[in-house]
This record gives sequence, structure tokens and C-alpha cells, in this order.
Amino acid sequence: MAVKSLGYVVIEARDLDAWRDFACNIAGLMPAQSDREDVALFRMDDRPFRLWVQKGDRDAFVAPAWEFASREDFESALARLEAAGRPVERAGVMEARARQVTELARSSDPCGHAMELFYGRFYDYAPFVSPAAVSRFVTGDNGDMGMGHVVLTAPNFDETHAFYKDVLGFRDTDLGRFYLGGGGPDDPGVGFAFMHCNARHHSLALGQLPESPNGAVHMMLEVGSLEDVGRAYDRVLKSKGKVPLSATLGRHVNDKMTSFYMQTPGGFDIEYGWNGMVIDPASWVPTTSLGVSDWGHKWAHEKDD
Ligand SMILES: Cc1ccc(O)c(O)c1CC[C@@H]1C(=O)CC[C@]2(C)C(=O)CC[C@@H]12
Ligand SMILES: [Fe+2]
Repeated sequence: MAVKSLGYVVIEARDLDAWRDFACNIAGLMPAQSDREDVALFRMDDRPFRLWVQKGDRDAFVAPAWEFASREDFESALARLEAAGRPVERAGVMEARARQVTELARSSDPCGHAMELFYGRFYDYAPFVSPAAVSRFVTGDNGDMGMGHVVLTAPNFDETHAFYKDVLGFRDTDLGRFYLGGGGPDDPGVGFAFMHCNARHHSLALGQLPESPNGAVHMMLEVGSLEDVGRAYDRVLKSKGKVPLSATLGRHVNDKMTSFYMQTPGGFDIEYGWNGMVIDPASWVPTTSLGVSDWGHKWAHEKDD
């Protein structure tokens, strides 16, 4: 059976203190207890962590971790991955325990992007308290919408898109085509597939773009109020370029998320948003959006117009 939600993400960092500063003081994530000196963990809710940041020799997004609702769903997904010719590596019991899950496995998509798969997440009963006074991070009822979304590039777009649907059970929410080159007769546009695995508008998006050097284009974290977004925006502006703003405040056409984008110490971006669309997966018919934003989201690389 299908993926249930985006459970956590794995990040590699040369400087854990830079990540701690960014995650706690800019994003407002809660530092969590880690029994390893080379791993920093950050919480958003009652899960023991949502970001696993491990010390390494590069700064990059390593892998999303997809959660399954049961051992049966997890096992059938591993069987489908193997049938599809993907490598499947089951983690040992100690490694699963480090991730605070019952069982853990690793695989990759047809682009070679690493992923983790698990079921049976442990809980942390200590209350969530944001060091930057974020009211809350939106993860749904009992976490059923997952921690947010990730956007990956997929040079072999059709194959990778089909993989996530046929093998992991994602469904299309929106098949966007964006004319970033101005939409003239010579502009083929860039294809995007926004996919859901629960009521969150998208937990995964693929863009028909060359491989990104940072492992991902961005991941999105959703907060409880517009106030939370505005106050984080202020913290980024106050950092005076230490935290680069990648796109100004704006609202997306497809999921109506009000958000801005900032660069993490990992090189990839975090989209920090509020009020994203909640869908009914049972009745949703995929849309085709042709625009990125209703307003705002002026990207740092865009020329003034
Ligand atoms: C278009 C869109 C809808 C919902 C989202 O959550 C979302 O992140 C996006 C933008 C996706 C994408 C991006 O993140 C990097 C810069 C991109 C490639 C663009 O310049 C257009 C689409 C953008
Ligand atoms: Fe996004």
C-alpha cells in the first residue's frame, strides 16, 4: 500500500552549529535530545524529530523519509520496489532504533535520489516549545499530513513521475507547466508534478529540471498563523544576508500557500508557509496550473520588471 506521509528528512552538514543556529533561531524548530555528537535533531511536533542533520563533508539534502501506516504497507512497498528493480536495503534494529522507528529501509528513485522508508514511529511526550515562539508547525491531526513537502528535480521526468505513482502510491494533485522563459514561441515551459499521499496538497513535487547540486530544490514547513510567517520573514531580513532570502513573500496559485523561501546552510531552500490547501484525496481531480504565484514570490535571481 501507499506512502502515508513525509515523516522526516535527512540532511548532511559540515557545520552542525550553523544548522542549529538556523533551525532554532530563524525557523523556530525545537532542538531535540540526540545521543550522538555528530547528529543534531529538530522537532516540529510530538515526533522525536522531523529534521535529522548529520555531520559530513558536504552541505546537502540527503533523503526524505516516507512513513507507512503498518508493517503490511511497508512490506508491500519494499516488494514493489524490488519488483521495479530498485535497490532495497533493510536497516538493522539498532539503526531503526536510532531513527526511533520500528523498521527502516533504504532505496532510491529512478533519478538516484536516496529515500528512507519506515513504519512505527516513536513519540516524544515532552511538549513542543519553539525557541523562536512559533505558535505551532502544521502536521495535521496526529501528524497525518506529515511534516511538509519536498521538491526534487527529475531530469528523467516521466519515468520518475510514474515511479512515485505506481510503486509508492502517490497521486497527482496538480500537473503544472511554468513558462519561466517568458512564454514565447520558443519556450517549452518546465513540467512540474505536485503529488499527494494524504490531505496535504502536495508532499512531493518533481520538476523537469537538471539535477540540483544540493540534493533538493526545497522543502516546505507550514506554520500555524500568518503572524508566524511574518515574524520569521523579519528574522531573515534582520540577519542582513546571513540567511539569504530566495523569494519574497507570496501566494501560490495551486495550493494557495502564503510563503517565502530562504536558503538553508545546506544550500537548498526552505519554503516557510501558512494556510496551504487541504484536499479530499478520495474526490480530488488533478488540476493544471500555468502560473507559479497569485502575487509575490519574487525570486532572487529574477530581474526587476
Ligand atoms: C509553483 C509552486 C507551487 C507550490 C509550491 O509549494 C512551490 O514550491 C512552487 C514553486 C516550485 C519551484 C521552486 O521551488 C523553485 C523555483 C521554480 C522552479 C520556479 O522558478 C518556478 C517553479 C518554482
Ligand atoms: Fe513548495
